[in-house]
Amino acid sequence: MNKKIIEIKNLTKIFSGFKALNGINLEVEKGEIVGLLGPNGAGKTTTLKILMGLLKPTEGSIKIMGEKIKKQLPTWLKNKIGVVFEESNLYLRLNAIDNLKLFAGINNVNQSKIKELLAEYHLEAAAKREIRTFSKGMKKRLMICRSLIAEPEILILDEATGGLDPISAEIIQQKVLALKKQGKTVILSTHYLEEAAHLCDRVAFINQGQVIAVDKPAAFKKGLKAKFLELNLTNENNLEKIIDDLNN
Ligand SMILES: Nc1ncnc2c1ncn2[C@@H]1O[C@H](COP(=O)(O)OP(=O)(O)OP(=O)(O)O)[C@@H](O)[C@H]1O
Repeated sequence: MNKKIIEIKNLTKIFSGFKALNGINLEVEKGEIVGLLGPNGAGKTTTLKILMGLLKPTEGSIKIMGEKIKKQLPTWLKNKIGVVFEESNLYLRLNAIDNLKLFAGINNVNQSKIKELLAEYHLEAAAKREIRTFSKGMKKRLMICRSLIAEPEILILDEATGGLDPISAEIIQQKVLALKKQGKTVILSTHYLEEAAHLCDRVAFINQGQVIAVDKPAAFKKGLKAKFLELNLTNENNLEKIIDDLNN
């Protein structure tokens, strides 16, 4: 049986002449947590947006659960993928329950899980408060609730813990690990090697629109402790440029 749930081949994205992605290759297996790690502007969000069906690639191909994605995600696949964006796209004037109900309605999925999710994510007491009164951490937790309503197989988290205090970040990290235990596949982006090491089975190190190394996080951490980093490069053509970028 093919265990690959996401297959990204030679993904390229050009924005008005600027090559944001330059041939991303990555495979994710069912049940894995894979992290995209890299500096600002590396191409993490662009890659995830293409996976979410929000952006069309210039070149390359994506298969999710065996389905080749042509333009937008097909309807059957939409509910199999839960997404948490970098920015909040919640309705600030609505309360938490109404936000989740609205989302469930738009996506034609059952509302039965809403109460359970709010309790699980410690938002029960705030369920009837308008989102504009929520802290960043509460908004992120609600966004995760929203992404789980349809009981997706795959979670895409774009900087789920970005800008959060360590305790709020830890709550979300624990939830991500719990989702893995339920058999979900998670692909996430982060700036933090520590976070990637804590959560991920494998980390893809992205720089300037390319995956320059994919490995278990321990391999990256070991390299850092030893004051040198051993990278198994997926493409050696740009070796000098990669060394320059890392030096910078
Ligand atoms: N809509 C757009 N139009 C033009 N350029 C864009 C657009 N979206 C992204 N870019 C550019 O593509 C590059 C990759 O951006 P992307 O948001 O994917 O990076 P990132 O790795 O997620 O960065 P960060 O960690 O800061 O979120 C950046 O140089 C960015 O300015």
